Amino acid sequence: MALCGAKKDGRELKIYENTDELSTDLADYIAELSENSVKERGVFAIALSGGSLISLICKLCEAPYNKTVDWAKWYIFWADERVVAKSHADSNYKLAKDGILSKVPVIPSHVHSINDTVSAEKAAEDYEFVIRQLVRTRVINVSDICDCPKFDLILLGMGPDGHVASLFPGHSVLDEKEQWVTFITDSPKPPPERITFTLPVINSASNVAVVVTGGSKADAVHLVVDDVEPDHPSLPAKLVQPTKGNLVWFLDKAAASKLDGTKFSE
Ligand SMILES: O=C(O)[C@H](O)[C@@H](O)[C@H](O)[C@H](O)COP(=O)(O)O
Repeated sequence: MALCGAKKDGRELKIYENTDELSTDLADYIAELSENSVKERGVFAIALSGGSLISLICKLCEAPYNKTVDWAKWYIFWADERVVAKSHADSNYKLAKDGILSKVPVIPSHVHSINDTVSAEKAAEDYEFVIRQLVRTRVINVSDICDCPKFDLILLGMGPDGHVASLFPGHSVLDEKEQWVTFITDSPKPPPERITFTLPVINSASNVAVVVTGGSKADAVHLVVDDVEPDHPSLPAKLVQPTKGNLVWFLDKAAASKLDGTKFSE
C-alpha cells in the first residue's frame, strides 16, 4: 500500500516503503488499465522504456497477472530505444523480452520493436511510420485535440538528471512539435544513438506513469515535483504533463526523500 497518495499539479504521487511494495501496486495499476482498455477498445497499446523500469514491472509475469491479463490484446511499443542490435545487451527490446515478454503469451506480431538494421534517423522514421499505420486502424487510439497517437499507457523511468525516455535536459529534441518519433546521436547516457517519442506524443497518452526509485534520483524528483526554480531550464520530466490524460508518479521512499512536506502516513 502506498505510504502517501498526494495530488500535486495534476500529478498523482504514490510513495512506497520499498521497491517490492511499489512493484506490486504497479503491476495492479497496469493490469487494471489493461482490463479497462480491452473492455473499451478491444486492445491495450502500451509503450515501455528501458532501465530499472523493466525489473519493477516483472510481477506481471507472476500469478495472478500471468493468467488474468489478456496478453493477446496487448500491443507493445517502446517510448525510447537504443539503436543497437536487438540481441545486444543495451537493447531495451532485449531487456523487456528477456524480463517479461518471453514469459507471457503476448502475440509476437503485436510487439513493435525498432528496425535495428538502419541508422538512428531512419529507425525513428520507420518507427513513426509503423505507429501511423496503427493509428489509422485504431490499434492505437488518436488524440481528440491533435493528430497524435493516444497510447493507453506510456511507462517512463527518470534519470538522476531528470531525463525521461531519451529526452535529455537542454537537448533540442525537447522542442520537437511535429514529429512523433525522433532520434539523437549524442545521448549523455550511453549508448549515444537512440530513438525517442517526442513530448507531444507522451503528453497525448491516456495514462503516463513515471516510475522512479533510489536516492540518486531524490534531487531530481524534488526539482520536478516541488517545481523548484521555475525559471530554470525545464527538466524533461517536468515537461511530462498529459493534456487530458492521467499522470501518476510511482516513487519509493528513497526517491521521495527530498520532497517538500511529504508525510509518510498510510
Ligand atoms: O533506455 C533508457 O535509457 C531509458 O528508457 C531511460 O529513459 C531510463 O528509463 C532512465 O534512464 C531511467 O533508468 P534507470 O531507471 O535504470 O535509472
